Amino acid sequence: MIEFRHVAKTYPDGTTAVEDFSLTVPSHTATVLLGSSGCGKTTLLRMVNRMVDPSSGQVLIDDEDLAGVPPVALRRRIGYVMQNSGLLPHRRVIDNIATVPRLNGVSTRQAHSRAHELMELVGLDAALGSRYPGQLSGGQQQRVGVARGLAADPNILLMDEPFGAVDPVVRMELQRELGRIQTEVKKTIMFVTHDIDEALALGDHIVVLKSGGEVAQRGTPQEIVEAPADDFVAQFLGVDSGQRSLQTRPRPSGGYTVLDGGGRPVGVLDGLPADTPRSDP
Ligand SMILES: Nc1ncnc2c1ncn2[C@@H]1O[C@H](COP(=O)(O)OP(=O)(O)OP(=O)(O)O)[C@@H](O)[C@H]1O
Repeated sequence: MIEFRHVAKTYPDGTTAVEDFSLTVPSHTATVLLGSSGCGKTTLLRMVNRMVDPSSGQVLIDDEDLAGVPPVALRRRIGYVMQNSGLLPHRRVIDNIATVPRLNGVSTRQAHSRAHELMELVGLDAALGSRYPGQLSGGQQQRVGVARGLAADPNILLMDEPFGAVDPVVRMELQRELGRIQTEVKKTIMFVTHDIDEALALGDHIVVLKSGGEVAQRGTPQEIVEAPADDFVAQFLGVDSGQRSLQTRPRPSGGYTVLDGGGRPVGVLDGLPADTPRSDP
């Protein structure tokens, strides 16, 4: 369990990134911090591995105040996946994945064998292990980043817009893959994104942030879509603009086609509750 207790952060240049933030992240679940650029998401995430220390307040892991935990030791037991994968360009893929286990004293042979297991888990062909990061596609590099984050078998995985730099199709593929991995490994994940669809797809819990790390709403994806707390959240969801509205049309072969706000088909339904409004042609 990760706990933020009234944390604040003012950077040395006087910028206040977070004013007063409290949150409990339950173990073995994925919590998404969702908000627009500059609202303090990265600052909060980096407090967990002490890349940023709060100016006031506390961050605890399983009731231990991180202020007393040496940062280097902490980082070796917490996985961290960054937006641009953060791979070391001059090291082969296999060695990138094996970096932290090697630093933790695991033998090269064992670290490589673990790296191969992880490559399989994230859907990478074993043959790519001997390439350098620059010889991979963006999506493949992100997969390597995820494998590297998992390599030391950390209980906690921090993910900062890990799929931000890839195209939407690969992004969805990576989201699906991460969802699949999470059902298998059940880490405590903190995931930062400004993409509402990504948050809905991956979060067991979502925390919607306004600037200064102010919490606009927290809840399950269903709670947030069903009852946005205020106009800010509703706007973020695209509820008002119709982006998230769905319509149904009867299908000649029975049942209904579901269309999104732009009229594109997104699925089919066998039947509808009796009182559902329809948009029959
Ligand atoms: N090292 C720093 N020194 C000064 N100000 C900083 C520093 N890092 C971040 N900030 C400022 O703190 C605020 C929050 O930044 P942060 O990176 O946490 O936001 P974010 O929500 O992750 O944004 P993005 O999605 O753009 O990465 C911003 O105003 C940013 O400019």
